[in-house]
Amino acid sequence: MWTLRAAVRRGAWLSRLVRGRPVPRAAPPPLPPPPWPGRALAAFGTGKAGGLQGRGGGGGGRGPRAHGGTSGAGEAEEEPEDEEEEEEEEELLRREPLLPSGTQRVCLVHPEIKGGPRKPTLTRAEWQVAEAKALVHTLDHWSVVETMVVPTKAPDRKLIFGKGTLEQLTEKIRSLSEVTAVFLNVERMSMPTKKELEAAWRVQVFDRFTVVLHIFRCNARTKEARLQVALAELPLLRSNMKHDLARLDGHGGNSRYIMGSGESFVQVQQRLMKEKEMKIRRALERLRQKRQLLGRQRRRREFPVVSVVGYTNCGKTTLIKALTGDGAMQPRDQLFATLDVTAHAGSLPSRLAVVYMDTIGFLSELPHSLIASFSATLQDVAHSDVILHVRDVSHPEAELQKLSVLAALRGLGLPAPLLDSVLEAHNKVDLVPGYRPSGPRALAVSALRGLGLEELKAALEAAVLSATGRRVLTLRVRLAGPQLSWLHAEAAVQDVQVVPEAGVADVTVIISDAAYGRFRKLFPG
Ligand SMILES: Nc1nc2c(ncn2[C@@H]2O[C@H](COP(=O)(O)OP(=O)(O)OP(=O)(O)O)[C@@H](O)[C@H]2O)c(=O)[nH]1
Ligand SMILES: [Mg+2]
Repeated sequence: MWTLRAAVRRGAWLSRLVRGRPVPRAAPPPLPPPPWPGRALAAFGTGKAGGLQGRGGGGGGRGPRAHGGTSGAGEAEEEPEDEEEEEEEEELLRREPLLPSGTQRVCLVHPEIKGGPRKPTLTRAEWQVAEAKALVHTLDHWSVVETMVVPTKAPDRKLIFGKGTLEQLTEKIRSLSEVTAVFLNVERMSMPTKKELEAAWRVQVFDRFTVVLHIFRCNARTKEARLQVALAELPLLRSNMKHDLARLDGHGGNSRYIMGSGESFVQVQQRLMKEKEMKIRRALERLRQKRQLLGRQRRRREFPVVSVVGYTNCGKTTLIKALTGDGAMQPRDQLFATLDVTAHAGSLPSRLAVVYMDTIGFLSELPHSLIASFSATLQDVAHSDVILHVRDVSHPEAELQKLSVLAALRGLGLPAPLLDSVLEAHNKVDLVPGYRPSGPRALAVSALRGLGLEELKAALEAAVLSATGRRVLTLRVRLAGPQLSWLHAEAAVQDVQVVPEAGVADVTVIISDAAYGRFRKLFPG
């Protein structure tokens, strides 16, 4: 999972649906409040207290622990839809559980590739194992009771391990009576492989794809995220179907024609699958159009947007919470806690209002279909003014994580100026005493302890101003003239200091270059 191969893959994070959240007012404004926050409410919809996350109920019965997060207080309902569409979407989302319910004591089997082109070059088995364990622990009532790192020279063969190694492994697993399931840390396992290993080991066997998919299912809140997960599941359904049909074929069942339909059983199954895929894609398209509409409204209101991206569990949600004072946000120590894009309003040092977009975390070596089904929504990042890349600098694989995230960003085809202006927040420095960030666009912070936040806000403000062609200026105007009201109409007035004896005021504004040009033309001197 931590391979270079993974690092050059397309993005593994993804979705977003922006909903309305009221703007937390950072501090009571001493003078006329900047115009943006008020308008932000309209831009994001209802403005209901605490609102803006997606709706709950993503994944069925059981799932990642410490549920709550975005499903908590102040959910904003999605816009009412055509009832028929609504029913169709709900139907598409009705699915069998992916993993068994109840307590599971897992044996983690990690195939360590010895030599060959697939040997990971940049990482060590222990970190791959640590990440796999974190995935298992994300599931409610699941624990890892045994871990085995097992060498293999040819992981692509059907049973992954050589004959002798497999026999030893089978013996060991069978002797572990408390084990109820095996998590085989491979990206994807074919159905025949799964069945054969389950028969040998006498417990259920899961691969990374199924576990990650299950976590995604459980954490997806908005309908868009849930549909994206449903789309990502189709390859799994297809391979299950193929397996079932092959078995049926053994009994002469699948090539028979269904009476009156002119189609064989196989053809009916394949057609239904195709129809399902088309329906999901259509439903996603409808939702995306709505999202684009919100995006356009936001841009029309000139509302600066900072997309907060980074490897999963690096502290994105915690940092946004610290920057905005948004008490409703619930960071969690688990992978993929955030699966829906949410927008959170905050203000920068010059009282410049800004929207932070919380995004899904990146994880290397996510199965391709999972990535593909989410990547379209990542395009939202392309429409932000500034990207803030949060990094967990206390993580031993911090550099590799950075490579993965940058590769994902590049894969999105973002505009070059946006990529060049990425700011890095080196987070969790409370765990790394004496940490000094290297690089000109990096700042050390601890989102949890509130360290370095003012410096980060100042850097964000400079980045937002330069990205949006704005600047902060203090202009002296005559109180008797029309300049002050002109500035109120055309720029964001941040502060007015009246000098009564001179009949003037020093007005601090955030103003676009174009508006400043007009101001100078209208009021020369
Ligand atoms: N020590 C320390 N822990 C932190 C810091 N920031 C975040 N954390 C912890 O890191 C864990 C993950 O935080 P989140 O904010 O949920 O991370 P995320 O990047 O949003 O994670 P995903 O949504 O799963 O991708 C939580 O347990 C946080 O309390 C920090 O500055 N210092
Ligand atoms: Mg998060």
